[in-house]
Amino acid sequence: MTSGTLRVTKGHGTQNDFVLLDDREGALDLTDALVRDLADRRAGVGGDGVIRVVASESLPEGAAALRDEPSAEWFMDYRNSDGSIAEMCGNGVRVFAAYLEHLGLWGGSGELALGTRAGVRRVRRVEGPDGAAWYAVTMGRWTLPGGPDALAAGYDAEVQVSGLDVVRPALSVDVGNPHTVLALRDDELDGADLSREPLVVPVPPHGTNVELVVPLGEQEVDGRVVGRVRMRVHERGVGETRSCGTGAVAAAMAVRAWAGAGAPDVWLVDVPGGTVRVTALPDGEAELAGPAVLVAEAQVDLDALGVR
Ligand SMILES: N[C@@H](CCC[C@H](N)C(=O)O)C(=O)O
Repeated sequence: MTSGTLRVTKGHGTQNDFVLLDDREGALDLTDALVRDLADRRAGVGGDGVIRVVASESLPEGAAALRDEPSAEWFMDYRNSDGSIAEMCGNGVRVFAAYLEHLGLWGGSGELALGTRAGVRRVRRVEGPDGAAWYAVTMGRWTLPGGPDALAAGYDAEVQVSGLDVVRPALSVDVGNPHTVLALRDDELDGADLSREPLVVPVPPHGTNVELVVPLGEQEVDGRVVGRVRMRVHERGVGETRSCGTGAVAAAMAVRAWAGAGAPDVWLVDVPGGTVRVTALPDGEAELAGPAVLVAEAQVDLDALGVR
């Protein structure tokens, strides 16, 4: 166990919360155990994940990002609260950008390119509803691992969720990390028990995040037709969280695929922690927009962390 103190910042995006670490030189030994202890909501700081700012040049994955985009100076090293590594975190990218601004590592104007294990992501500040400061992130290409057959059938997996009587068909969506999306009625969404991990068949080789969605139809917002969905999520490596950015992209793109030709490109996704906006871009990529908030800074006593 590392000893001494560690400076941390706490932030969240629609209440998907993270412990943020400034390790720009890559000096910290961020073990799975340290991640679990920091993320512990009782004996630690508490969070759905831990995010480390590290210079791209100091990690092998960061070197790959730099080859794709030489300006991707900073790498988002994302860990789930159980210590596992995930390829991407959509809410985390926005919070990471806000943290870089806070650290004086990004001026906040123009476009910020940053490295992730799912590839380079680009962030810019945008205006959210009622003038709120939001961040928009290009999330790369989303794909249906089940291919055209899954698109035609509308599903390629089955999911059993505690609290729901029957096994449901579901669609796998890759957003750099794995997702499985199933549609429910409103009352079913409230009745689902996500304190237990949903059972997915076929068993995904690297696990999956599971999104339960209720399509809410279309509405006009600022003269534009947008789709709306309600979503709850069980995150791989975490459990139920109050929001998931990559999950919101997966949910919106699944509902859009189910709706067929003519479905809106812009979707509002209501999660327990707020609302994010997902836009299908013409090149097969998606954009995620939403808030990012830093709420606290603290000095952690590493000798006291994890003490039972
Ligand atoms: N909450 C994140 C996703 C974090 C990673 C996920 N749990 C996984 O293991 O893939 C988001 O906002 O996208």
